[in-house]
Amino acid sequence: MDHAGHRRLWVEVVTNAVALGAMVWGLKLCVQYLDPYREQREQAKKRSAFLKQHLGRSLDLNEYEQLLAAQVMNPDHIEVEMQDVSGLDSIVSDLETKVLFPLTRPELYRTTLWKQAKGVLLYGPPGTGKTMLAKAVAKQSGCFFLNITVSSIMSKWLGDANRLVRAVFSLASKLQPCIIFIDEVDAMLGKRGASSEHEATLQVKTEFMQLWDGMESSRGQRVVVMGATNRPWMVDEAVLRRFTHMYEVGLPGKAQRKAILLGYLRKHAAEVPGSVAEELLAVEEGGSSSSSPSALDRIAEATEGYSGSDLLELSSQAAQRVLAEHLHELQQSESSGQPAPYSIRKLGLEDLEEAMGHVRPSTQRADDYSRVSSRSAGGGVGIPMTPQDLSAALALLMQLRNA
Ligand SMILES: Nc1ncnc2c1ncn2[C@@H]1O[C@H](COP(=O)(O)OP(=O)(O)OP(=O)(O)O)[C@@H](O)[C@H]1O
Repeated sequence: MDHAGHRRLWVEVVTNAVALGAMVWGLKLCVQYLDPYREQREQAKKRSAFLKQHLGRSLDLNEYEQLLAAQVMNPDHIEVEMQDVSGLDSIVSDLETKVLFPLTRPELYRTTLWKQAKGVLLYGPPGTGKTMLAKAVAKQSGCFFLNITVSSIMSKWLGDANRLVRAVFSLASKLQPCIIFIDEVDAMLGKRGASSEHEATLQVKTEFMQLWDGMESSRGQRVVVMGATNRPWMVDEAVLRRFTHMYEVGLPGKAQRKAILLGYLRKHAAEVPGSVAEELLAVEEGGSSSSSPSALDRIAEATEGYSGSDLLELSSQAAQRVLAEHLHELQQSESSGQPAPYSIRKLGLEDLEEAMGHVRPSTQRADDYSRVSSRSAGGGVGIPMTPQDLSAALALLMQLRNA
């Protein structure tokens, strides 16, 4: 072969190698692109390695269980405790006997009459502490917390939803003691028979109920299904029947609001000693009630309609106000060369009162929103809004908020 022939041969070899490399790389990209769960799978792998380490034994998880493992909370990592839940004492004590003790002392609950609750529904308006309560039960009983939402189950890939539902129960059984927590039960297990109901939704519901029944009939299973919803009337009747214990977690009354505020102020005072005025913390210690309302009574009285979540926001804004003032003073003293203020002032009644001007109850905000959106969208529920309608609605909403 002459010199030119050699060259041609080399060029051909190199070109083919490059083309082959590009093809392999392209194929790899395609495979990655076609796998809809790649990211979840990677996360789940890490989580299952963590679970293995935490439990001190190897958990043999199938691929669907691995996908769900990403939604499992280890009780050691749950930060909320039963004592953090304020103003819901009667529900807390009932949950202790019906759910918590059966999970921690299962040997006592294996008879016909002494049996554990297998289904608990918490229902009520948003932000009232339903999720918090379920997490606190998991924490206190040392249970894993498997958090299920409709989006984690309803896969767009046909057939996967049922496999994921089966994985919910098999994973919980492997992890037990375990709480299966379904957020927004109405979205996943809503009323049957609606004409818009998708076949897959119906199958998921049927499968879920069958597995739940199977779990109930096998004694000694330390698994409980807990659900939360803001729309209990939208939950399927057959599902509702399986929730043997239901608790309404409504908007807090005055005494509960006071307990929630006090809980957060005490927590802040414990985290930053001396940060809260005594008049806010010194309320009827030991149960003695004074004739005149305390400072906190006044705030509790004025916060009708506020949820626990709103009250947390109110306390937080009041505390931030003190911090912002302190930072401002520090900045000023730095620029003027004066010595910086030594201590931060205490959070007082006026901070809470001031914060009330900014934090309105979320129920009221929701009312404002529906009023505003119906005004700009022409009134009817379900009428699609244009981007112009939406920005007009938001402008109106801001006006109302600032009013
Ligand atoms: N009773 C309460 N005691 C103390 N904090 C509360 C209470 N209720 C609500 N909170 C605070 O509000 C936050 C939000 O509450 P949570 O998410 O539990 O409400 P939810 O009822 O599950 O709401 P949603 O229906 O919107 O999911 C909690 O993390 C907690 O900080």
